[in-house]
Amino acid sequence: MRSTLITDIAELTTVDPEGRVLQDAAVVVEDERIAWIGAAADAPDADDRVSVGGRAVLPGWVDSHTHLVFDGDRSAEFEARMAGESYAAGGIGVTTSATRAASDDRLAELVRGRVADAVAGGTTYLETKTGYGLTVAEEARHARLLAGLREEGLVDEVTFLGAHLVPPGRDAEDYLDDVVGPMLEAVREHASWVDVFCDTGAFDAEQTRRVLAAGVAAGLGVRLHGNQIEQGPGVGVAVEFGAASVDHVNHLSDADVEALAGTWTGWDRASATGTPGTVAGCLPACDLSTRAPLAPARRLLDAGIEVSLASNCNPGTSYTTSMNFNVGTAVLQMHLTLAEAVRAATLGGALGLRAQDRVGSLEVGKRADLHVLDAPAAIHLAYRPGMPLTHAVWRAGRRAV
Ligand SMILES: N=CN[C@@H](CCC(=O)O)C(=O)O
Ligand SMILES: [Zn+2]
Repeated sequence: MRSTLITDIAELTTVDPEGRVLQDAAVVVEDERIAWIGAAADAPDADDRVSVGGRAVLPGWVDSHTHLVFDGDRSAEFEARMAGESYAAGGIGVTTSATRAASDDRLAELVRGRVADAVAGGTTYLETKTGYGLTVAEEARHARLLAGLREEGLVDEVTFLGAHLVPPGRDAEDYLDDVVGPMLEAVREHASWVDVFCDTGAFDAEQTRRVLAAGVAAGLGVRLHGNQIEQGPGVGVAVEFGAASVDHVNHLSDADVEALAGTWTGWDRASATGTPGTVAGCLPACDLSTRAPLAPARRLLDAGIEVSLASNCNPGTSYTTSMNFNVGTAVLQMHLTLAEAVRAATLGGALGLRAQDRVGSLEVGKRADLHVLDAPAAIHLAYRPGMPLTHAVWRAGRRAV
């Protein structure tokens, strides 16, 4: 077992149950895990020693919502939106055509490039989805590709989103017969989550229930896209199914907030122990890119709901993997404190992926996923928005940046 002492940390944000932020700290990494955390002056000996030169260190970002398997360009759609058009689910069909036409090698290269960008920005644990294939053969091809990248340790969690859109020209019920039948059968060995875009222009509550029930029967965990375009049934169905996460949550009724809060009654937020409920996944870059009202992250936290921040990288509504941007925006525009935003982008995402025992905070025994900022304090993420603040990254104990 080889150990590395990472020292000269000016500020160490642990996101541990006490929310400790240590000054003049050090961390010892042994193989892929954290073996020790404390004051630099008390640090034990280790095989190797790395000084981060008085910089701030955080847990690596947990990006719990991305769509990285895509080809094609939708910048004209974005430009039209900036000129006043509204976002509509139908744009997914444009990406689907381009993605179907891409070879396996090209798609793999595109996803690898996007993952590399994410890691270069401090992301160390990443979920990504199918959903731009929308035929049995294509969804299976995308799920296989992602499972291969997961084997290589490039992505961490794979989600099946066959119910992203009814492909143009197909009848909805007929398409869903495919989704819950041969498509699910083809992807289930590659994915660990089932997801549905439950919203205006995509799938309604009954259709969503049908897909989720089939996914659960196939052994998959539940997550959902909901309440992005309008108030609707997404959050209610997510709660009904005990979803790990419902993402977007821009348009919420009081009953939606109450229902989400009701899922967290068995959870002790202060000690981060108990039975987690349904995380409210907030996607600030997506909200800005669609000119949607920002998800009410402040209100959700105040109601006792665990919130995540994720990039939602996709070509339609959020073409960025920058978690630094999302965290800065959450502080600047969603009125989260720095500590709340960092927790949402680390432990919040981990809870939304039910990976909180392994990642999402810097604690002894957890995966050694560390993000070193080129700054003495983490508040620089909001104080210097848009600046290249990621200095170094360790992913599972290995230097990645
Ligand atoms: N909302 C549904 N799916 C994606 C966008 C898909 C697209 O427009 O290509 C999202 O999370 O925003
Ligand atoms: Zn999405």
